[in-house]
Amino acid sequence: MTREIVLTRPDDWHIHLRDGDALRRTVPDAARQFRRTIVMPNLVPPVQNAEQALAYRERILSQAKGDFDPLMVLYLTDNTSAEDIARAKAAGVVACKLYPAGATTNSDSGVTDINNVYPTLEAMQREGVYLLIHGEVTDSAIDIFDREKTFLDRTLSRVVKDFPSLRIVLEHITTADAAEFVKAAPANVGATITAHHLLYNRNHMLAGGIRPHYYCLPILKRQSHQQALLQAATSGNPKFFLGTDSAPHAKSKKEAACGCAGSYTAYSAIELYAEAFDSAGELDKLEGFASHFGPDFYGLPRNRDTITLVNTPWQLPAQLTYLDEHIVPLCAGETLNWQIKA
Ligand SMILES: NC(=O)N[C@@H](CC(=O)O)C(=O)O
Ligand SMILES: [Zn+2]
Ligand SMILES: [Zn+2]
Repeated sequence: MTREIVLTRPDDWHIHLRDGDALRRTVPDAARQFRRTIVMPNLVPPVQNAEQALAYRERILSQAKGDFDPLMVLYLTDNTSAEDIARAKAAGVVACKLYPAGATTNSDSGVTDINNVYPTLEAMQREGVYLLIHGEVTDSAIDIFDREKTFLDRTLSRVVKDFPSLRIVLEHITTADAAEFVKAAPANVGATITAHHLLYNRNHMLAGGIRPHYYCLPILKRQSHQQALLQAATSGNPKFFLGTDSAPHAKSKKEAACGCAGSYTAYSAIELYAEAFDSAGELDKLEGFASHFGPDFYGLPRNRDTITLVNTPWQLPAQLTYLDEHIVPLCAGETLNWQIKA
């Protein structure tokens, strides 16, 4: 029997669209399902001020049709000033992204010590600019599987206490610890969860061969963490909402001796989430997570139009064109049970 579900059109509260010719791939893929996207600023060089954010937004819109609405984010550095924040706010920038320097792809210009940005966080709190966080420590003495948990203990708990009215999103959470932290935190703290962290754990990446397309940061954790994330996403708790962290890297840079971190999910993101929610028997919780809780947290209206998902199996292509070569979407060549009805 064919099943269908109708959802308020979803939004993606964390995505990497990159720049230049890459936008021809990433923007239509995202716009196929999402209306708004929170666009990550980790370009080279990063998006650091209002002018750069507005110019980047125009380049994105030049590849978009319809009412696709990219929401812009500044990349925090040790030197981001209170004036940068005020000008960004006036230009419609919604958030700043904290990358601990060295934590992930294109984070070299990130923050070297959280104390360096305390005056900036003060300005953000005052202006109502959101703080989005890649929550991992970069301390080489800390095991890569523990870096998120250590960030909660060493940094985030302090920031939450010191800035009680700053709106904070802990991005792409990967552990039961992060889910618990966010649940217990005050209402100004939320989190995004990716489809791949709901569908996979580190066994998928490392058992029976190393699979580079599952390699992203924060890295996939053990199965009990995957289950805790699935529980949080399907709980109906409005602090947890959709953020794909779709991050394109050319096939040759992923399938390499030192492969890049990032998984490309934009091509079939909502279908991957449907797969995850269905596996937990919680498909009726998908709409809140994908379409309601994000705009509610950001104080924006929910979308008015809808998309329909139908359980007609389809096969993902082995690869997609990207720049001058290819990109391998997550689940390449595999069959998904849900698809957007044309
Ligand atoms: N998630 C990733 O593994 N990679 C992201 C950066 C990020 O979100 O940390 C990227 O820009 O490629
Ligand atoms: Zn990140
Ligand atoms: Zn990301």
